[in-house]
Amino acid sequence: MAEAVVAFDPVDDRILAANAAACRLYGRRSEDLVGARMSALHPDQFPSLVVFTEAVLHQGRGWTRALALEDADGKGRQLEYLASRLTLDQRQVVVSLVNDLEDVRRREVDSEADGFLRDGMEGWRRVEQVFRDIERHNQLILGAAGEGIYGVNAEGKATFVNPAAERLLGWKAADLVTRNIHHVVHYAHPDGSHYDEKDCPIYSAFRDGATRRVEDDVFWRKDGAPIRVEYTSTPIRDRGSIVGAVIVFRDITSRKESEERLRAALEEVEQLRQRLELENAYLQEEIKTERKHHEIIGASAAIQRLLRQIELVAATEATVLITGESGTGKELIARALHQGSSRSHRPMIRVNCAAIPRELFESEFFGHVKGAFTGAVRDRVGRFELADGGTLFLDELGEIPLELQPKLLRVLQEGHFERVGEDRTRSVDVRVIAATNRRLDEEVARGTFREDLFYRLNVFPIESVPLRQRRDDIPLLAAHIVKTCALRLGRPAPQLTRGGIEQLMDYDWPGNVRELENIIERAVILDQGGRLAFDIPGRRVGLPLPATPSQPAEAVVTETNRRARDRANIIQALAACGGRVSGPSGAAAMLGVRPTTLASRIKTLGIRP
Ligand SMILES: Nc1ncnc2c1ncn2[C@@H]1O[C@H](COP(=O)(O)OP(=O)(O)OP(=O)(O)O)[C@@H](O)[C@H]1O
Repeated sequence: MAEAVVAFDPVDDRILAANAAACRLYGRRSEDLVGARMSALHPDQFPSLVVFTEAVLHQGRGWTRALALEDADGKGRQLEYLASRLTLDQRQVVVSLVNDLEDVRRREVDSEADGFLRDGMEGWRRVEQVFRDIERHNQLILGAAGEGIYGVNAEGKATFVNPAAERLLGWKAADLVTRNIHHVVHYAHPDGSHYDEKDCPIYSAFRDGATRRVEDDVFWRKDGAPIRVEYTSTPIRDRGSIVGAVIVFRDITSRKESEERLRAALEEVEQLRQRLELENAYLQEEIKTERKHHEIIGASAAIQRLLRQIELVAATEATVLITGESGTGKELIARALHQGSSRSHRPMIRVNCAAIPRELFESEFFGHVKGAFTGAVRDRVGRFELADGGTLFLDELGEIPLELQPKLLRVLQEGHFERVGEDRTRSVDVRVIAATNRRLDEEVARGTFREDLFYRLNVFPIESVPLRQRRDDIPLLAAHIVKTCALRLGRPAPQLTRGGIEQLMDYDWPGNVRELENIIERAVILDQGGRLAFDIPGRRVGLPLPATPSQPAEAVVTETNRRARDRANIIQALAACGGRVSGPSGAAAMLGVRPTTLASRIKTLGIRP
């Protein structure tokens, strides 16, 4: 046995046997022990030995800690005896285990520590389980989060990547973890330029410990496609020092797209509002100028040719250049062209180039932005933009300054322009009709008008013939003017006499139809219910002329004159009868001829009833 065991005869007080461990414990050799007296081992403790021995003999077993050994250095060593009674050869023998109490106590301490350790391990295992549960729980939360989440350590290396981040970035977490994530997903700015790590707010977060929130940035997916993101980078602290950051990001591509669509829509609404405002102001202005009529009156060959030309070109997108003296009806032609085009549902915007101060031309044509020049207190839409989808009528085209002509040419050719003070190029869809009373071909030759612009505008030239070259239109025009003027004044239309008409036909009309209008209007206003009296320059007629052409100058009538008068007379009658030939209220009855006669004359003279 490893333990010390001793057997002794209690009656003889003799040691019968002692094992090696007992010899070591007592510090004696076996031959010195066996046969020696038991009490000699504990010389001063005989009573205790007797009490112990008696107890064992009596009860068959017993123990004591009352016995001690004297060491060589004089220190006592407490022993513990655990004994049983045996009967050998009809003798009673005590066999006892002998323990050094010091060893026993050491074992107890060890065993206690062992117990503590065992209990501690148990507790630790429980704590570990709790942590494992928390960790699992956190993983579930990270997994369930809709936002992309990843962590980086203080070196900028990814430590974890949640499934949403994997999905958004197209990378597997395993491919990202331990890599410098800036180099993988955040290496370039939205415009593709290099994004240096040292400028990255995510990395700044764990350098200075401040949380960073970025509302619009780009992360790059594994397939190279950008995703627009907003993100927050929050530093992670461990016992006071920053050990990394956690980044929570969200894909905002569709949100930004709808925001941009909304912004564009609002911008468009604002532009439309401005345009409507201007259009409204413009139309109000138009109403104020009391546009009297838009109908082209006349039956002369020149007017018929003009109407055919209008019919031919109106529906096309061709630029038209109308030339002719002032007051011949150039604007009227432009309106007829616009009305006959597919753009007639939009307004025709007129720009009178003669009325624009030189320095304001560009702004008038193309608009400006607030602050572009002194006095530009708000954004302004130019006439080109205002006419978008419609027609732009450039009246008095010859007045456009030479330096603006290239810009005008560009918008005519490409439909592009910029507002004054703005870089953004805008596009318009405008049909241009221009008018001038100047000889542009001569100006081109003189170098005061650009040749390229002239040819670009002169795609389809229309000439507005002066009134003096189509005198036979005068009766029709006069009748029309009298009627509309009286209507405007709220009076019955005064009578136009033959003499009055002849008087009008005799004059040269340098101011053309506008002058005719003015003279007739004045006459209508001054009319006292009698015959109209025209105040024609150079003739100064104060009184109505007799109804018959009896002036000496007109005693001789040439064939051409007669035909012209005939024609004018028929036209006047037709005008007065609303184009009706036969019937009691027809022109034939008025002229006192048979309808068939009138019809044939109309045909011969080429009149369109
Ligand atoms: N054939 C016509 N029929 C009816 N009215 C006409 C005709 N021609 C011209 N007018 C009228 O004469 C006036 C002057 O015409 P308009 O303003 O079109 O001339 P314009 O050639 O454009 O003149 P300017 O060169 O001075 O601008 C207008 O009131 C117009 O309605």
